[in-house]
Amino acid sequence: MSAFTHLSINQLIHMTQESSDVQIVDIRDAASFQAGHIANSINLNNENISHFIADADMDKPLVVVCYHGMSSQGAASYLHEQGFDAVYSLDGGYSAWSLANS
Ligand SMILES: O=S(=O)([O-])[S-]
Repeated sequence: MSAFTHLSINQLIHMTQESSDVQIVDIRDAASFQAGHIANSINLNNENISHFIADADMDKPLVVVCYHGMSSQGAASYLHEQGFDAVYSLDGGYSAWSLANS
């Protein structure tokens, strides 16, 4: 079984409509995150990742967002290895999300 699942923008929208349990982590740099991000997402970086993992509810779905959907795949695998049960990588990343929502 693959460590993470690819998620489309539409699937993310449905997922967040159906459940308030979805956690969204954005691994882009802080300035990009400040300039715009998906509602309720957390900017995950080297400084806060261990704290995030320690505090997280690993039973809740976790969606990883990057710029274009490439680096989120490695991060999603890593987070799955850390114990998250259901990890998703957002295909197209924030750039696809912002296009779809503009
Ligand atoms: O963030 S990215 O690896 O998709 S360019």
